[in-house]
Amino acid sequence: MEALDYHAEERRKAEFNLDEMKIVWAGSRRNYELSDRVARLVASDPVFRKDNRTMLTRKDLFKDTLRKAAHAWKRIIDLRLSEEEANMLRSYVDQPAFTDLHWGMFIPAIKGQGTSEQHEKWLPMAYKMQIIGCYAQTELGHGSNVQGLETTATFDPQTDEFDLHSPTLTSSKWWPGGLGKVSTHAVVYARLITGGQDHGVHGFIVQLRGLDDHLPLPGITVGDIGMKFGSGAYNSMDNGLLRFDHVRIPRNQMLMRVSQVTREGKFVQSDVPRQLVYGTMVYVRQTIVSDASCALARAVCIATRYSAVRRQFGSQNGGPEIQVIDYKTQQSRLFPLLASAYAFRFVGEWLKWLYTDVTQRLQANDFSTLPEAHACTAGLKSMTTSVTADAIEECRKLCGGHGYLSNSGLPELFAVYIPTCTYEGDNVVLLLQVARFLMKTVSQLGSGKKPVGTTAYMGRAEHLMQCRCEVEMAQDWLKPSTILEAFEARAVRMSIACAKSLGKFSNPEDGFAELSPDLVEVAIAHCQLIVVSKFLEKLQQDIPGKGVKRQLEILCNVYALHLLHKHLGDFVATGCITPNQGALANEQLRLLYAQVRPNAIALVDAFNYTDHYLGSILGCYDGNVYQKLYQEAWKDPLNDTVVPDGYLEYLRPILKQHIRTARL
Ligand SMILES: CCCCCCCC/C=C\CCCCCC(=O)SCCNC(=O)CCNC(=O)[C@H](O)C(C)(C)COP(=O)(O)OP(=O)(O)OC[C@H]1O[C@@H](n2cnc3c(N)ncnc32)[C@H](O)[C@@H]1OP(=O)(O)O
Ligand SMILES: Cc1cc2nc3c(=O)[nH]c(=O)nc-3n(C[C@H](O)[C@H](O)[C@H](O)COP(=O)(O)OP(=O)(O)OC[C@H]3O[C@@H](n4cnc5c(N)ncnc54)[C@H](O)[C@@H]3O)c2cc1C
Repeated sequence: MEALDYHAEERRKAEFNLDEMKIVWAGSRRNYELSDRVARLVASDPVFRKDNRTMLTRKDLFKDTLRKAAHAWKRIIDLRLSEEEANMLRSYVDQPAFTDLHWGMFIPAIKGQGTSEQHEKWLPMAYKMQIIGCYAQTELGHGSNVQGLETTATFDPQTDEFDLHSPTLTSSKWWPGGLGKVSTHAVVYARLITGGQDHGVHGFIVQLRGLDDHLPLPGITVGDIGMKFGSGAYNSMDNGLLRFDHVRIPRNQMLMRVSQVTREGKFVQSDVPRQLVYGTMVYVRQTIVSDASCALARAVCIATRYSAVRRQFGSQNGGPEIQVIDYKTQQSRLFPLLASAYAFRFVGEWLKWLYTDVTQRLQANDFSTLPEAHACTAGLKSMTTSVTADAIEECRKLCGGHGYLSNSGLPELFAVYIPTCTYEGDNVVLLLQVARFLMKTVSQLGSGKKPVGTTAYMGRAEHLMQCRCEVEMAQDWLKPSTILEAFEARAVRMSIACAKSLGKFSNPEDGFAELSPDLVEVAIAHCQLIVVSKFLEKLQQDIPGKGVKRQLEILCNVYALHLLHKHLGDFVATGCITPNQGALANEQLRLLYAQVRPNAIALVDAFNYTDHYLGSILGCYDGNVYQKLYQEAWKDPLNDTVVPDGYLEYLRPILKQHIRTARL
């Protein structure tokens, strides 16, 4: 018997080859096959069930997380999965866990900041999970300002050890994931002090708990910081607190790639830039951009499928009502998010390439592209996570009342996702880093130093400051060079205007602080330009499959023109376009939405998400939403009994009070 599919008609409407689009989304046929296999493996395993987790108490949820992590590890070993497959498996399990920090930060920190001897000693144990580690940087008093951390690591030449100490309450480590209850080790960031001199913040490998009894080692106070936002969600993670009372570690546990301390206690700064101490953050910010496209795609998939099932108003002669996806307002809210998911996917791919490139250069002692890698990872992390967090909430609203049900999957996705706007660098703080980079680039324009990479367009500032947009008809906005020039002109004009305003301040730092809201806008304009330009570059590639490239062109135009519409004030105020050209862009956008419409369901099918991973009744593949909602309601614990617990104590006395009152 053929399976029921409420979306069958929608799927028939698609004007492109879905299988080829799946490959474009996955990045390659190989990636597609790997991720498809691993996603199904997870979805079919009852241990990885997650439909009940919002009902669990914190303790039960945490134990369930430990159970899943242990089971995942067993599957990884038994099936001899590669590192890439293992990472995929953990991400499809879709439950924040200490393993994210062990594999995602502890190991990368040792790899990036440790010497080859330190790699040899620590990495084999970490890879086998004989030790489990976390990344302990943030403190109660300081997170963004890393240079303000207070924990000290004082070298004692007598014993050849560091003495780790938390001198104040605010120096307590606070937030590290996996620290609270699991990690046996941590990379701890502390101020290095030798001979009474403070050399700033460095990383140290510190054992926290006994490997036999899991008890904190002497001098260490460690625990969980408490419940976080939402039910289920990030509460599966044991974000922790940590204090040191003169804990001793051997000298060779300082991560010594960037700087060294000799046996005599001499501090040696190598020719590697000190910013490499921040290298793990650059790595993780890069992964967060790719993850943003996954989270956004997930929310959009749910909202799109549900919008095709849901009908409201407009029935004629007893016929069906209108599918809400056919309302132009629904399309103008949903389709830019669909386009953004694809845009973030491609910029994430490019950022991964950039990161790999900078890593190879660093190994060859070429540090020239580090500032750009920092600016791109910081800016794109900030922009993509802010958009995605807002988009998940918008998708909830696009699903009307049912979007607010836990089993729509959207509340939990929102609760898990929103801290990405804060962790790995607060989004505003990171945009200000991008702004600094841009202001520096502008200040060097007259010096003969040619801007390269993502700021190469600034080298054409003279042209971009005075060029005029040539759009006369709506369809002129479909020309890639027209779109690109409008975004470049807007970014360069905003940057130069800010640089000029900064020049009016006698103290540049005062100017930077005063103008910081404008500088944030400049950074956003630059990041949006990067995303648009990388989408356009993607379209230069040979993309096989009937209609696939055409769909991507439509999505790219939707992405760019919706941004132009949203930030029309910037484009018009900087004289990049006229108000009339802005209106033509909006007209073209409406035409593009009509072209997306028949392909919408297939475009979200291309994400290839299993129902298990989506975790949403509204987004399930077959679209059988109402029956599933109805069945699911009866599974709620409140429906275990017809009359609720508490009726006799609390309800009945109220309900019966009129009888007593009447008798009085
Ligand atoms: C399993 C698969 C993998 C999946 C991976 C998943 C991982 C797990 C996922 C989720 C779990 C949650 C993880 C969350 C973990 C955390 O949150 S860890 C803590 C993160 N903390 C932060 O991000 C702190 C943010 N603050 C900073 O980064 C810095 O302090 C600052 C950049 C804001 C300022 O630093 P400061 O030293 O004061 O710098 P400045 O004076 O502003 O700049 C000096 C120069 O250094 C340059 N620079 C700054 N940062 C970097 C960098 N990272 N790389 C390269 N260069 C950098 C800066 O541009 C300045 O340059 P100039 O002197 O040339 O202007
Ligand atoms: C779920 C979660 C997991 C985490 N995991 C880890 C982990 O594993 N390891 C770890 O070490 N840390 C971790 N953190 C900590 C995290 O990295 C920090 O919270 C983050 O870097 C933000 O720093 P903060 O909390 O000090 O924010 P603050 O800097 O105090 O920010 C507060 C406000 O001040 C503003 N602000 C701050 N500085 C400036 C400025 N210079 N200019 C303008 N505005 C400014 C910010 O924009 C924000 O609005 C985690 C945090 C969370 C929420």
